[in-house]
Amino acid sequence: MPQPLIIAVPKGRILAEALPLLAAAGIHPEASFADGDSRALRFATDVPGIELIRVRAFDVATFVAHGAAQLGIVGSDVLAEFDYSELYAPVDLGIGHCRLSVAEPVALAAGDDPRGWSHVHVATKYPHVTQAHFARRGVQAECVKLNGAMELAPTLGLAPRIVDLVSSGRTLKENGLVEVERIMDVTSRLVVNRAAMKTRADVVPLVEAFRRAVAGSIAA
Ligand SMILES: Nc1ncnc2c1ncn2[C@@H]1O[C@H](COP(=O)(O)OP(=O)(O)OP(=O)(O)O)[C@@H](O)[C@H]1O
Ligand SMILES: O=P(O)(O)OC[C@H]1O[C@H](OP(=O)(O)OP(=O)(O)O)[C@H](O)[C@@H]1O
Repeated sequence: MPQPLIIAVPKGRILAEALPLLAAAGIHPEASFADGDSRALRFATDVPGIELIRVRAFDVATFVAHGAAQLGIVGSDVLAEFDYSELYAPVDLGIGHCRLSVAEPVALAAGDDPRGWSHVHVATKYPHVTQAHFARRGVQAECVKLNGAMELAPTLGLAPRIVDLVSSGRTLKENGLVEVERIMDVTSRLVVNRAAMKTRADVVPLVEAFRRAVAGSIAA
């Protein structure tokens, strides 16, 4: 029996948007995959030889980069933060739209000019992207790494600014923050392990199936 082809899919908010794309690509996971109560992590599909794993969004890149999964669905924010050379991202899936931005308290923003910064102190889940972004214009960024609830950092004195994902802007607003600079626009991508693409005959046809699924969902 050949090894199954494994697709890593993030749990959390991307999962709901990824399921219709998987279906359009001809892959229907067993029912427990979309069941939030299930504790299983690895799931069969109706395609013999294709299995799904459900992992944290940041871990999708790691599973695929190390060849533990051959394909994955992951935000371009995560890809930018890791910058794994083993990952190839051939398809923009057009889901998980948001942006990575710098934000700060409303009162600070009132008299602030980002062009005048020479040093910034930020709380973020994205220290590498943040440092690279500021380094490009000669600003030194000192980062406090958090894994969530970045919006609490300014009021609690952890760091005066944050770099986090923004979509509707509601989380910033409800925590007294405003967006002052956009770092990058984010969508989810199909990622492929480069070695698997060369050594397995079943990878490229699946990439093409996703490409068609995205084209179909745009046309619909
Ligand atoms: N507000 C948002 N709107 C749209 N897409 C988002 C938003 N927030 C995050 N994303 C996308 O979804 C991905 C996963 O985010 P999510 O917030 O579900 O992760 P999480 O549940 O915080 O992750 P984990 O708990 O695994 O650390 C992000 O990497 C990003 O690409
Ligand atoms: O602009 P909005 O529409 O309010 O979305 C932004 C929020 O979404 C993400 O968090 P998420 O809700 O996924 O929770 P998390 O803190 O677990 O990452 C992100 O980290 C922001 O907090």
